[in-house]
Amino acid sequence: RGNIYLSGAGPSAWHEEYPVAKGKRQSPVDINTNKTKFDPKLAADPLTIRFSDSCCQSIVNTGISFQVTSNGAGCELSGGPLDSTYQFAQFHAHWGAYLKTTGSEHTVDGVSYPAELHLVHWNTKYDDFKDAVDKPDGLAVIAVFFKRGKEHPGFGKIQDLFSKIPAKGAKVNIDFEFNPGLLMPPDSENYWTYLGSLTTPPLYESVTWIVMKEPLEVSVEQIAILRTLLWETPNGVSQMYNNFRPPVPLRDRVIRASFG
Ligand SMILES: NS(=O)(=O)c1ncc[nH]1
Ligand SMILES: [Zn+2]
Repeated sequence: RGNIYLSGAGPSAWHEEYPVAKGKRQSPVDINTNKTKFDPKLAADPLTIRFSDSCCQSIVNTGISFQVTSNGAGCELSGGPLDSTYQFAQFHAHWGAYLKTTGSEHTVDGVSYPAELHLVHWNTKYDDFKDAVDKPDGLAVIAVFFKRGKEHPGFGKIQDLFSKIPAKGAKVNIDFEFNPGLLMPPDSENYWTYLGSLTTPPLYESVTWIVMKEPLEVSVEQIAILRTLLWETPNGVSQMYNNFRPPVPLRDRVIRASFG
């Protein structure tokens, strides 16, 4: 199967093979801040995000992004909108093209960021990620917007590995300590949350989204380095970019805010 973003009509054609693409709880969505609803319960039971220095084992080129994988040891998420403990599984990102303003998947009042990081967790009431991935309460994903600004040395350590995973399936071990907590914005109290889906096929409607309001600053060069990853296209191997699904209709959902 080719490049899901570039083969055929891309995301707008995914429904042909995955009818759920037109489902009632799809992602990403536009976050219209005039329509979000402050929920004091979210602050009453604060979101607890726990990461450790030893939870990232390797990095792989998945053919549509980089992916830092974890055995989840000591990395768990609970509280806020979650009724269970979720264990960290992996992080990856989505980004746009050179000199474009698009790149993120979620948008805020119709505005895109140049990239969006996803930290994927699975509900430990299930046996493992594979068991959880298609359950309505199976996954919780923290989304962090990237904004152009000062360099982020921590993320730079991950980007230094990109040259070692030039092609789809390439994988290397991470032999240094990397705490994914470095990738959380300074203020991770303020977030939006709603029930949605995976943003890539099979688009399972299994994700409780937790979208951080505050973006993380990375340098303009670091945004460019994302595009040094390579992927297969109908015209051969080339730079990886525009690996994002545009927002889909919110339908009958309300996005809750943890802040007033
Ligand atoms: N982009 S996403 O975080 O919704 C995702 N994770 C796994 C597959 N797709
Ligand atoms: Zn993602």
